[in-house]
Amino acid sequence: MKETIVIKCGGSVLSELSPSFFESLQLYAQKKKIIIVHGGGPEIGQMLTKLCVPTEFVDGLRKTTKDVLEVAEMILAGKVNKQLVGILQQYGLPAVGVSGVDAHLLEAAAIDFHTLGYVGEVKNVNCAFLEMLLRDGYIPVIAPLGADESGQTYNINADTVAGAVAKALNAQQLLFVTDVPGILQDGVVVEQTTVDDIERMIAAGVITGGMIPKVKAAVAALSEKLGEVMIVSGKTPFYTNGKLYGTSIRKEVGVY
Ligand SMILES: Nc1ncnc2c1ncn2[C@@H]1O[C@H](COP(=O)(O)OP(=O)(O)O)[C@@H](O)[C@H]1O
Ligand SMILES: CC(=O)N[C@@H](CCC(=O)OP(=O)(O)O)C(=O)O
Repeated sequence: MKETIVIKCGGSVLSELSPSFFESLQLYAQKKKIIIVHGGGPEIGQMLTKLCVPTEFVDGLRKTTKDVLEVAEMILAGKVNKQLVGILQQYGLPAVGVSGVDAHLLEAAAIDFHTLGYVGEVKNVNCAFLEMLLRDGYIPVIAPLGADESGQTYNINADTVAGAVAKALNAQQLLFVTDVPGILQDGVVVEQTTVDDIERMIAAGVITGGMIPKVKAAVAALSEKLGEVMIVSGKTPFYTNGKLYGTSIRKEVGVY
């Protein structure tokens, strides 16, 4: 049976994804069931600036007012999702774009309405819907939005969504594709790290901003089935000769 891999494409790198990235995906698609979760933070930011809507981040999460939520929905589900599906199709990859609101894919609730507004956390993933698409040979491409029982929608960090989907589906692999070649310390890629190291790097200010939700999502997704999460660059080939290049995150050193 084909293994399942969840790949999160960061907004930081979406417009710069190299042909080698899509070629890596083509190779993966022959051997694995692929689910893509995309971000779009920089594009949301640009549109908010154009519309003069103020925006601010708390530990890498965008504080989301009603106005910000409207723009996030427009950019994530309307623009970025459809553009990415279009490119994947050009490479012959059978992509289907959905947001977490479709088919109750991501049931969400506010993390802390007072501090973050309409920023959601994932309460449930509609695995049956994703499995149906995968069974029919499609690559689901998910925009990071969700809704609660009342139909209220939420802006969810895309790293959080990728981690939650990987966990819910019992995926064998989780990849964060971003604009840096992994976690950097003093300008050098940390090739292997652990949950404890990550906590130390956050406390020491080595890991900041958008890297915080990424490593937190990675740590939360680690399980018996998912022993390793990778952070890789979308600007360079990250998969050659069967090997992934970037930062490998495990629970403990040597634990598989
Ligand atoms: N220790 C670190 N190593 C690498 N990147 C880091 C680190 N700490 C903070 N960052 C920042 O995290 C960014 C990646 O997160 P983000 O901008 O949210 O990307 P994405 O859109 O791919 O999720 C990097 O471009 C970098 O500016
Ligand atoms: C709550 C929250 O922060 N939502 C993110 C959703 C997009 C995202 O996560 O995009 P990246 O992967 O490019 O960072 C935002 O509004 O920017």
